[in-house]
Amino acid sequence: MSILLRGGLVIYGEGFEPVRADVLIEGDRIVRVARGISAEADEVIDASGRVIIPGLINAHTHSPMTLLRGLADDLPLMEWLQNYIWPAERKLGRREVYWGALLGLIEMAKSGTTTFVDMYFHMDAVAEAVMKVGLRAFLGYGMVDLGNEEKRKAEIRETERFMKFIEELGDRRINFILAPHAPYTCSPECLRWVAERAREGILVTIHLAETREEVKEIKERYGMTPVQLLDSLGLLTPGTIAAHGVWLDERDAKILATREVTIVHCPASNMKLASGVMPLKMLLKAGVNVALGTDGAASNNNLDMLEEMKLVALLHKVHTLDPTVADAKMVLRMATVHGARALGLKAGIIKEGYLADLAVIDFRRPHLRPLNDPVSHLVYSARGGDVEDLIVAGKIVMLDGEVLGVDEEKVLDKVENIREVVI
Ligand SMILES: CSC[C@H]1O[C@@H](n2cnc3c(O)ncnc32)[C@H](O)[C@@H]1O
Ligand SMILES: [Zn+2]
Repeated sequence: MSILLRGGLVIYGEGFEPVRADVLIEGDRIVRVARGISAEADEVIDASGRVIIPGLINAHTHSPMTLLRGLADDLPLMEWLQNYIWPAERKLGRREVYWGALLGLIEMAKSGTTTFVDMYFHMDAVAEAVMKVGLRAFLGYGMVDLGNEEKRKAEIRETERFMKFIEELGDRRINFILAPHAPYTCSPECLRWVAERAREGILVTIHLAETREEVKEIKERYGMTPVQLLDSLGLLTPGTIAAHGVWLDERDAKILATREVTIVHCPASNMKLASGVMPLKMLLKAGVNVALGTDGAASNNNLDMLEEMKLVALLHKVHTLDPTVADAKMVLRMATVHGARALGLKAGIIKEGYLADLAVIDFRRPHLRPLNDPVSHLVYSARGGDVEDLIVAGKIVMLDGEVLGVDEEKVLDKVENIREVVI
């Protein structure tokens, strides 16, 4: 299968330079980026007036939580989780998770996301939704044992079962990731078990140092910060992708940089739950790989990575009173290259030999003209609805704004029905 994107403005290479060029895709790779490519291709997409960008990588979300969007706003994290979210999640079965994930996947595709990291339950149903839509996914069963040995054994069994399920799917776009929920919901024994699996080269995702209360609780329980705790258990490796990292000190940052851990910044969720402001400047200075994520739709309340990019750029300028922090190129790097690095993917930039994961954005819109600086427009002016086409692993997932693998109307009806009957 080959695709030729003709006549677009390509945000090219590591430097994100805007270059007028065609892009030729063969199999799952970009094979040529040049003007006037004359090759025959199975599909030709007219990209004139459009900007072709590397697909965005949402490095932390819970896709089925679209079902809980708007249900429990304006609360702090623990009250939100314990009193509203967890009770609502107890009502969700496999069928609900499937439709909620499909809704989340459509939303992500429509806002330019090609890859996402997901932690939830009934993950077979999420995998089924991913197969239908065709995004690249890293799926983890969210382990919670609350110090209970029986529960821990059950969580380990489910994790092992799900890992085998993903292996047997044999779809290179769908990957397994270990997903202990957080240091305050998983026992050291559970985290140690995860650390042992991680030593075999399996990726791990976890919530980490999200609130001041979490750090206080972990210090009281273990006499260490959450980062020090995970490090003492052997859980900090280059394959560790930790969401939030809001409450970190310089010593934590040094540990994270030394262990080559990725921190996933989720600014909307952190602002909405009033968790705090991640020390972005300090982490980047320490050399930590910082990627970007939306978190779930119940704490965001959408899965739009374009909006998330703008939030990062604005939040850190006003917080530090320094407008040079989080410039447009750095923010785009966080949403692409840094996510790809975390996941071990040759992706996140448009260049020959890289994975053909890209989005085509319609820039013939009032809020995206004149075309003074396409990267600036992408971060500060673009919105989800501007994305027209999406290609993942050399396959067209969305064309002219229509996600091809699903009946969108049916998904909208189904989630409405779930809301009325279940939630
Ligand atoms: C056990 S599956 C994943 C679990 O995580 C919950 N969750 C969603 N957002 C957050 C967050 O910001 N911090 C901690 N936990 C979160 C979700 O509701 C699921 O229960
Ligand atoms: Zn989360």
